[in-house]
Parts: sequence; C-alpha cells; structure tokens
Amino acid sequence: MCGTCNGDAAGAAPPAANSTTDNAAPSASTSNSVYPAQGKPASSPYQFVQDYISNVGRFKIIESTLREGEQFANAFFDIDTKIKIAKALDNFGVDYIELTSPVASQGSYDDCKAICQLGLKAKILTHVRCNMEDARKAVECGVDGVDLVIGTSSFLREYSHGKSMDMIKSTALEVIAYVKSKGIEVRFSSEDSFRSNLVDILHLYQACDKAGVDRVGVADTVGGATPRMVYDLIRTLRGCVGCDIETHFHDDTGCAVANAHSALEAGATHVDTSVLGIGERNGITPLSGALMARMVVTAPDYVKSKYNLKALKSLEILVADAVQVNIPFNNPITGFCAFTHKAGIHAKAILANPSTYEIIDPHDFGMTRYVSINSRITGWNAVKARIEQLGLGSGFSDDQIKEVYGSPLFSTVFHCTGDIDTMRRTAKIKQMADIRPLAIDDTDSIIRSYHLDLQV
Ligand SMILES: N[C@@H](CCCC[NH3+])C(=O)O
Ligand SMILES: [Zn+2]
Repeated sequence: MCGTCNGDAAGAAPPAANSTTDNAAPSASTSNSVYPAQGKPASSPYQFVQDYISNVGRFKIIESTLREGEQFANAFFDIDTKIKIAKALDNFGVDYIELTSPVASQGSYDDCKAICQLGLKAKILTHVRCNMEDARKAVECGVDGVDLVIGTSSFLREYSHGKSMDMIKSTALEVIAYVKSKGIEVRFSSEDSFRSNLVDILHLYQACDKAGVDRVGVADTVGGATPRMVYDLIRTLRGCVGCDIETHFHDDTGCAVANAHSALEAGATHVDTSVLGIGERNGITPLSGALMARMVVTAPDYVKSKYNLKALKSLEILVADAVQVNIPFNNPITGFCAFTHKAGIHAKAILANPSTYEIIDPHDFGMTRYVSINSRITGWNAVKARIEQLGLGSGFSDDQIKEVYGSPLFSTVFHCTGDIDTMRRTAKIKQMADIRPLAIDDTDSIIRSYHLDLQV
C-alpha cells in the first residue's frame, strides 16, 4: 500500500497523516486572463454544447442497485439493508429506484411492498417479465411504475422464452394497456437490443409508443456495444418514438459509462445505474462513474443542483459493506487515490492551481486532494507545502528546503551508513525514498531533525 491514502471503506490511514492537503496550498504567483491563479479555467472544452437532441444536461437516473445489483454474485440484501439503501439513494436524489421482481420470491414481494410504503421522494419501480401474471403482482405491491422486459435477439427468442416477435408484440401491448389502466408508469424494454434485428425492434418500440408506454428501454445485455453503436441506435430510435428512452449498459468490455454518455447525447432520457456498478457478471454503468464523474464534467450545473454529491461516498460504503467488497482503488471520485497527486511536476502545478491536473473538484463531493511527499519522484514544492503545513515554514529558506528535500541538482552526496540515527540526521527525503518506500512519519522526521539542526 502506498503512503498516500485519503481513506476508504477499508479504513486506510487518515489523509492528514501522510500527505499535504490542498488546505496548505500556497498562493500561485502567476496568472493570465484565461486561467486565474486560483480556481477554474474560464471555460471548459468538456462541457456540452446543447443541441436539440442531446439530453446530457437533463437526464434522469433509474437506480437499480436493488434490482440489477441483487444479481451481483455477492449480493444478499435483507429488508433492513434494502431500506437503508433505498433511503440513501433517495437522499442522494435519484429519480427512480428499481426493485427486484415481486414474483422472484415471497421475500421479494414483501420487500417491494415495504419499500413502496416508505414515502420516498424517488419513484419506486419494479422490473418484471412481460406477462400479465408478473404485471398483476407488480401492481399489487403499490409501485409507481412497472418495468417490463423481454429478450428480442434471436439468441434469447430461441434459447430463452421461445416467442416470435409477433407474440412479443401482442403480449407487450396487452400488458402495457393493463398497467396503464392502473394509472401508473409503464416501461417496455427489450433485452439484448444490440443483437436484435433493428427493423424488428423499431417496429416493436413504435407499437409500444403508440400504445402509450412511458418509456421504451434499450439494453446492452451482454456489454458488447461501443459508444458509436449506441449513438446510432438511440439516434435512430429517437426519430421513431415520442416517448422517453431508457438505456441499460453492461460493462463486460468496459464501455458502460461511455455508452451511457453516448446514449444521452443521442437523445436517451434515462440511464440505469447501480452503486459501484454491481450487477450480473461484472455489472452495469456505476452511479459514480457515470453520473458523478462523467456528468459533473459534462453538465456541472445540472448535476450539482440536482444530486447530493457529498453523500456519494457514504452511499458507496454502505453498498460495498453490504456486498462485502472494497471500493476499487481506481474508482472515479471515491477510489483512495482519486485525488492524490504524486509526481513533482504535477504537485507544483496543483499547489499553484488545482485545475492544472484535476478535471473534477474533490470538494464538490466532500473529498480532499492530497499531494504526496514521500517518494523519489516528489518535488521540492510539495516538501515546502508540507513544511508550511507542519508550521515550520518560517524556519526554512528555499535553499534549505531544497537541501532537506535532497535535490540532486543541489545537495551534497548522500552516504547511506545503514545507521538509522545517522541517516535521520543526514538524510534527504529524495535519497531516502530511493532506498525504500517512505511513510509520512519518515518524511516528517527528516524535516523536523533538519529543522532542529538549523536551530543549534
Ligand atoms: N438486466 C436486463 C435488464 C434490461 C432492461 C433494463 N432497463 C438486461 O441487461 O437486459
Ligand atoms: Zn442488466
């Protein structure tokens, strides 16, 4: 484990103990008209230009941790856990919470009913097979909407349910009419949409649209689609139906976030997510990766005003604990090193203006950035910031900082005697870090003993 953790679900070392935080960043000395010395560039090339079809600045989230997420290998949510997760999702501000089919088991039925009665702001959906029996059970539970699904690729028609496209269509229209008659929302989604016949599914979606469905759903069930394929399909569908378009992307080939973004650009209105991306196999578009990291860059005003971003980390910890996994080290935003800067060149610029090497402001998510000072690639500016953070700034000149830092261009030759006391008195940070990984205590000791030497 490197010494730059900023804390995660597994309880890594506290950040202040091993790094220089942005709170200690010194003021920048230069600026120009485009890039202020502190703060953001005047404009961002990553923000969207709203065209008439794109929904990147007004999408909705259908949060499926309690449905797709229950299909994750490790998942078992008892009712208390489901309620905690549902409340946390609601507090975060998701538009919809999707639950496992009440037909799956008696427990699923009871849990669905219980969550419907919580009085959450988010609408409660349940996801069922496209048939009358399932739809009736769903309605019985008191949900705000029923999500119907059926496979439309030849693989699924042949090896799963055995129905022709005509049979699928007539059942879909019957079930849609029934759910609508109950005055609640209804979505019709195909499964394995990208391996389905395009003309077939467009006809099917058009028929559902005409029947008054609220949303049609496109699902990359096997996770093989690329952003361009997604754009093409959604753009085509957008021209064929007037209802909303929901999208669902599996992450088998690592495209789930990019595909969701592409779908919104092409006119999709809703994205399915789960916390940490948990779901069947390696899961779907993660709430953090898709909505948080990607969309806060694409559509910052929309995302920041709509979602309680600071609640993201506790939401992820809640779900990670429930399914007994760690938050991945490279998770956008909440991975332990998501805002840790290490190389000297980076640290210097970050300390002058964080926008130099950060596209996301950690504070938007209640997080803090850290500048590592413990490695052989540390720069002296980061050491200077740490010295100031330790309250020793007035005792050091820049030359002395460069000396304790151990600039190869500046300091005298370092002799490693192997005796730790001698090393402490004479060591320079960089030379020590060339020998072994340093902890913050090592670096601080070097700084402090150098400082003591300066006093005598
Ligand atoms: N898990 C299913 C859900 C499809 C519909 C989701 N909106 C799939 O990947 O195909
Ligand atoms: Zn799925």
